[in-house]
Amino acid sequence: MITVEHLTKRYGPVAAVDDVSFTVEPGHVTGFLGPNGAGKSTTMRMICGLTPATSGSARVLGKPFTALSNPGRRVGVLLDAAAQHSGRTGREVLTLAAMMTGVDRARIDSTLDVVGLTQREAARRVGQYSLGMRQRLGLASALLGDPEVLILDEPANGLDPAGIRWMRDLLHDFAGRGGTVLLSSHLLREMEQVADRLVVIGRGRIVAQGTKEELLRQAGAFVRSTDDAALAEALRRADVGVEALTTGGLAVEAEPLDVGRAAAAAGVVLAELRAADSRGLEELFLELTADDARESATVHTRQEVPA
Ligand SMILES: Nc1ncnc2c1ncn2[C@@H]1O[C@H](COP(=O)(O)OP(=O)(O)OP(=O)(O)O)[C@@H](O)[C@H]1O
Repeated sequence: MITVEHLTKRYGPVAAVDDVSFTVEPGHVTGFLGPNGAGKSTTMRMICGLTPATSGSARVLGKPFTALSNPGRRVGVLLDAAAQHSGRTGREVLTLAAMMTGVDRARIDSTLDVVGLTQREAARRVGQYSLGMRQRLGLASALLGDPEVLILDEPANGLDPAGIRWMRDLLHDFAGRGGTVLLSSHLLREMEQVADRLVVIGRGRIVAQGTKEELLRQAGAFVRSTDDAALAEALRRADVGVEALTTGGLAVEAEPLDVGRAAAAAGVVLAELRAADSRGLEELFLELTADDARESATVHTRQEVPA
């Protein structure tokens, strides 16, 4: 379990993270999403005690990260795979981590196996690793102590499609065994498949959080009837937003039950009535972070330039 309460980080006048609160429950993969510079890494660094908070608190397994005894055995952290010492071999990196956390060195080989690094690759210097191999090594370091919690900043960066699928299975399996996972990623499709809960941040503030189903569910209904024009008229009279779709049927800004009632009152026979299709994560992300995305700022500037 991770609990973040009113966490704030100021750099001079800039609030990189502004009064952020959320929880990450065991048994789930929680995705942490936001545009560039939204405050994901700063939040994760504060959770891990690497960046001091201006105010607010973060607890991991009930305590501030730095108050955990031997945190490497309880929390697996991967914040920057590129930051590993390039002069050491992969095996040396893991051996040092095992020594520092008191993990049996016998776990090194099994962990290398889990992350798909061969013995030969583990004998090479990290400086010669691809980004994907560094991510695998970073995950191996995180998993070495057999932790209960994983905190991973962009772990899928640089992985090939097979690597991404492998990581997805690994995280599902970890959460399925009761583990807690907080994961940030820009790869929305990947996030949609791996995370079952989402926390969305924009300009340092939480803009949405909840289960993936809750957040992706669209309000409203789709309806088709024997007389769509009469049904649309009845719904508009009841002040309900209606849009006639070119493909047939109506998109209605009301719950299916209310649409059914309006149809019954108007004496219209329904052919189809269902909740609106859920939207994709990309659509939700762009909608929630529209004000915060750099792209919207660019469009503004362009509009101001005289033709
Ligand atoms: N050490 C620092 N000094 C000053 N400003 C900082 C510092 N670290 C981060 N920031 C600022 O804080 C804001 C949030 O940065 P952060 O790296 O947490 O965002 P992010 O969501 O992880 O972005 P990205 O997806 O691009 O990695 C940004 O505006 C960034 O410029």
